[in-house]
Amino acid sequence: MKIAIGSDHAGFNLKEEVKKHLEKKGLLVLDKGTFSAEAVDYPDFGEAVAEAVVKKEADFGIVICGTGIGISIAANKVPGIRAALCSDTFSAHSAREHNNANVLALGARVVGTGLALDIVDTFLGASFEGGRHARRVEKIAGIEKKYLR
Ligand SMILES: O=C(CO)[C@H](O)[C@H](O)COP(=O)(O)O
Repeated sequence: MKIAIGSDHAGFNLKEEVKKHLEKKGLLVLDKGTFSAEAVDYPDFGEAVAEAVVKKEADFGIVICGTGIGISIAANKVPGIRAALCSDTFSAHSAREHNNANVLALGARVVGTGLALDIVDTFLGASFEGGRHARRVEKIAGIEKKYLR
């Protein structure tokens, strides 16, 4: 499994921890930056990870900023992306099972490293359930299509 990962300066340290954790588990990591704690703009990294996912260069994406909010909003602007901001493991498995989320967003100023790594493992370990959820996810795609110019 290949994971694209990206963060702004606020998420940099957690990104490095998540990256180490994934590599230790034998997963391939495509690091889209940022590469230091110097201040940057989160939309650039949300877009880079989202693009890697829609181009199928990675199976899933993980995006991290201070709250996880800005970078998830940015990633969700890329058609085909369903980015889910999770601060607990229930949301993390539901995001995969119900919403077929393809990007996990984390807030480095919200969750500690231990919880963040549990959220990552839970998200990647869960699968889309399909059924009634497929109809709803298709409706989300329909909204996207309607507003695409
Ligand atoms: O959480 C974020 C966006 O949702 C950013 O990480 C946060 O806004 C960065 O703030 P600052 O420039 O003050 O470090």
